[in-house]
This record gives sequence, C-alpha cells and structure tokens, in this order.
Amino acid sequence: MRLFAFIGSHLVGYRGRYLAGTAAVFLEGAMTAAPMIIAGLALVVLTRADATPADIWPYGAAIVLATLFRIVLVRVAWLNLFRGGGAVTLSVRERVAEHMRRVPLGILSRWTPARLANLLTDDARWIYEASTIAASLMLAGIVSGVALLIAAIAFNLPVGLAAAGAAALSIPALAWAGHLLRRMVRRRVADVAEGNQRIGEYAEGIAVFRSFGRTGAALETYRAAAADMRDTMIGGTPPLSAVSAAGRSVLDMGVPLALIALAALLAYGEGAVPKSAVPTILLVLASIGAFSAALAQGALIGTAERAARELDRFLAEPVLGGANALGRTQHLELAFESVSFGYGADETAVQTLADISFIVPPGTTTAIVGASGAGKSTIAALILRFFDVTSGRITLDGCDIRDLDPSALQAAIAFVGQDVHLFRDTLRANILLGDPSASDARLREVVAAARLDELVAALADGLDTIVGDGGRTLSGGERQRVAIARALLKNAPIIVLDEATSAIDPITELALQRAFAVLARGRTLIVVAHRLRTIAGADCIVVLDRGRIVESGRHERLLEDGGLYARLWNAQARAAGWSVR
Ligand SMILES: Nc1ncnc2c1ncn2[C@@H]1O[C@H](COP(=O)(O)OP(=O)(O)OP(=O)(O)O)[C@@H](O)[C@H]1O
Repeated sequence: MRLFAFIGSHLVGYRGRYLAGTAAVFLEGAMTAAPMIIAGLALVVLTRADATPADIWPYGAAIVLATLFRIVLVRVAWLNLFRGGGAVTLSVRERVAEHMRRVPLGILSRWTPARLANLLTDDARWIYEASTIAASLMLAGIVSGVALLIAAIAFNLPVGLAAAGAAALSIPALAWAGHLLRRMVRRRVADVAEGNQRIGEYAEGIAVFRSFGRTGAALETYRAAAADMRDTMIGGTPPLSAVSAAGRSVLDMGVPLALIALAALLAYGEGAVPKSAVPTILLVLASIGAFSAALAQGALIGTAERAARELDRFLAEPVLGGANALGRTQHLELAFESVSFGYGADETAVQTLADISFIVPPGTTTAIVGASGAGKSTIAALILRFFDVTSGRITLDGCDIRDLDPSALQAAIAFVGQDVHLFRDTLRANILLGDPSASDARLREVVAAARLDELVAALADGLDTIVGDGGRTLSGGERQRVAIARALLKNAPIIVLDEATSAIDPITELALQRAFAVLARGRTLIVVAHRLRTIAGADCIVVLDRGRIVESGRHERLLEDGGLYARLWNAQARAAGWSVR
C-alpha cells in the first residue's frame, strides 16, 4: 500500500491516465480468466446427452472475442501505465534533484554521494518497473485468479470452496514470506551500499594505501563487506524459500482438496461424478496458475517498496527556509550578532563557535585568522548557510539570512573553498559556471586576473581543454585558480575565500592578489587565511581562538597589542626562515 501511495503522490498530471491503465489491467485480468470459464461452460454443455457439434460455436466465438478484447486492453493498459510510470519516475528524479538543491549542505553530507546517486538511478528505476510491469502483472494475476475461483465456486460449490479454502490458507504463509523478503531486500541493499562505499574508498584512496603499503588491508575491508553481502543472501534465503514454498504448497493444495471434495460428493452425495467436476478442477488449476504469476512479482514489488521508503526519507529532509528578497543587490552589510554554533543536531553537540559578533561593512575586506580548528571555516560555512546558527543571527543588509530566499543569498555571495571541484568538462565551461552569460572578453579578463593565461596558452585546446574527473588533470594550485576565476566571474557583491590560495606558490599568489584586488574592487571580501602575510592589508582582522573572538582590528594595531595575532605573526615570520636539513 505504501508503494502505491508513493506512486499516487508522484502521478502529477497523469493520475487519470494511470487510473485508466489500472482499470484496463483489471478488465484484462477478467478477460484472461474468461476463455477458461467459457471453455468450462462449453465442457458442461458438451457432456449433455443431446449435445451437437454446433453447440460449441457460440462458445468458440466468445473465446475469440474475449481474447481479442484482451489484446486491446493490454495495449490500452500498457500505454497508460508506461506513460504514468514514466511520469512518476521523472517526477521522483526531479523532486530528488530539486530537494538536493534546497537541503542544507550540512544535512546533505549525511547522505553519502553513493546513496544520493542510488536515489536517482536504482531506486527511481525500481519505482518505474514496479509502477509499470510488476504492478500490472500482479493486479492482472490476482483479478484473474479470483475470477477463476469464483467461477469454480459457481460451477460446483463444494469443489470450488475447497480450492478457495486452500487459497485462503496460503495467505498467512505468503504474507510472512513477503515480510521475510522485504527484510532480506533491506539488508541486502544496505550491504551493497556498504560494499560500494568501501570499494569507492579503496579506489579513491589507492595512492594513500599504496604509499603506506596498506593495499592488502584496505582490500580486506572491501572483502569483509562483500562477505557480509554473501552472508545476508545465504542466511536469508533458507527461511525465505521455506516460508515461500510452504505458502505455494498450501496454494497448490487447491487441486487435491478439490478432488477430496469431489470424492466426498461421490461417497455421500450425488453418487455420480457431476458434469461440472472436470471444468471446476480445470478452473481451480488455472486460478492457482494466475495467483502464482501474481506472486512472482512479489520480489520486485518488495524492492520497489524499500526504494519508495528511502526516497520518502530523503524527501522528508528539511529544506532551507526563507522567502524574503533583498531590498538591493549591492552595498550589503554582513553582520554576525552573538552567533553560537555546534555541529550535530542535539544538545550534546560540541560548541564550535561561541558568541561571535562582528560587522563587515560593504566594500571592505575582513580576514578571519586563528589556529587550526579555531572555527574559521565554520564561520564561512554559516555565512553560506551550509548550516544554520544555533543561537544569535547572521544578517545581510539587516535581514536575518534564515529569512532570506536561499537563491537571493546564493546570488549575493561567491565562494571559493579549500576543496575545489571541477566538472569533467572544458575549462571554459568550468569557469562559466560563475556566469554562463559572460562575454568572451569578460571571461579572458578573469582568466588573466586568476593568473590562468599561461596555463591556457600551454594547453593544446586552450580554454576548450577537457579537465578530467573532478579536475584531476590540473594541479592543486591550478584548480584553485580556476575556482577564483569562477568566483570573480559571478560578480556577486560578497566574495568568501576560505584558504583559496593555500596551494598556490608565493610568487603567483602575490601576482594573483594584485590582479584580484583590481577586479574585486568595491566588493566585500571575507578571507579565511593561514598565511597572515596575505591578509595583512585587510580593513579588519578577526582573531579566533577555540571558537571565540579574542581580538580584532587592523594588522598594525594587533601587532602593537602583542596578543594572539602578534604571536601567530611572529611564529610565521620565524618559520619563514626555517630550512629542512
Ligand atoms: N562537519 C563537521 N562536523 C563535525 N565537526 C566539524 C565539522 N567541520 C568542522 N568540525 C569541527 O569544528 C571545529 C572547527 O573546524 P573549522 O574547520 O571551522 O576550523 P578551522 O579554523 O577552519 O581549521 P583549519 O584552519 O584547520 O581549516 C574543529 O574542531 C572541527 O573538527
């Protein structure tokens, strides 16, 4: 039922068609039973003493008509069900993709990339297969089986009832088998996901494993996951097959029970085999066949049901709220007002930021500095609403960013993080992500500002060179420069740079900084940096220590104060003179 409720909720605009298809399947089930029932009637007529060959023709004609009607119904059913099923799958994929866009990144990161990909591929496919083929075969089988059983009862009440009793008795065992099957499917899917995760980690981390001579151990963890998968199959199959076989055997008991009922009739009733006996037994046999065909779809329906549950669970993840628009798109002041934050949803979450307040006036540069783990990147993540604050508020142009339409916030901020992801596409397409409508001249301008022109000139296809998966064909510093070009192109009033130049050599970094300053003039910059030399010119430096602001101000004043910033600065100055012997 859950599966069909799920399908129903995604039948946007196709509900009528799908219902028409279902009605056609219903009739098709009846038309599948019709030839057998008509043949049964013909058998009864032919066993009469006064029967002539001509008596058979109306029945023959009725069988042909029922078959022709069934062909038409199959066509109508499948046409509508496939359209409806296609619409459901499309709607599921679109809703999941749209939801991914709106769920806070903090929540999204709890779903691994493999699980998210699975929602859009395998899970959506199971829903398609269930809503089209499996559901129709199951419904047609049940309708046909029930129609044949009713006909059997009508032909001969005791014999038909004996077979119906067997069918009724098989229901609990079959329901139990369905429950075991669903449990096994759930565990198998979890094992496969775990196995995929492990093999993904093994493939991605192969360089690390090799450098530590740990490839064997890493492979072992994958092997363990594969063994779990096998154990689930081996452990789950015997009880499932036993219960399923028991259910089917009880169902198959329909014919022997019908024969026993017939024998009882002979012994205690009519004293002769009634004319309806043979057709009734045939109808019972056919009805068992129809029920078995319906049962054969159980595994697919069970798998699709699990997929529906998983899709529902993802679609129930809360999305970023807020609907307000910004009053203007430029000169936006950003402010932290007594912001506290801890990762994790419950009260036990460790507080990462405590009572953070600072203002970033439009057009100024604010640097966030502090030791590793102090909470600098967390500040950037909160500005971007990857997470929402635990208490206090962050405002943009006076408006709490939680009340802002997420797309207004996204439009106002360009972000370059520590990990740069490039898509397997041309360098041009990767940079144009910042502004797909940018002119060629503007593109070249940001390429030059990001100090990418030498790289572009050296590449055989220049900007049209495909950069490999995740940008792996470029060096770390080159990837960072592509991300900076992308952010510059976006033309957002606020740019957040989180260790955006950490992989760039000092000479290129200096040149990039100068060019960047020209292109980003008038924009607000929030820079998270370890190399203090790069932010010494900032309008305000906010110094963090274990999640708290311990001082803030301009470089010269902070040096004079002799606090944490001065200590960090002096330590870096000394480190610059270090050498490896
Ligand atoms: N997604 C997360 N879930 C749980 N804890 C996190 C998460 N991200 C960061 N933390 C923790 O929050 C604290 C602050 O991390 P953050 O990345 O903000 O520090 P940082 O100052 O930017 O450090 P670094 O300079 O090393 O990048 C750290 O203790 C870190 O372990």
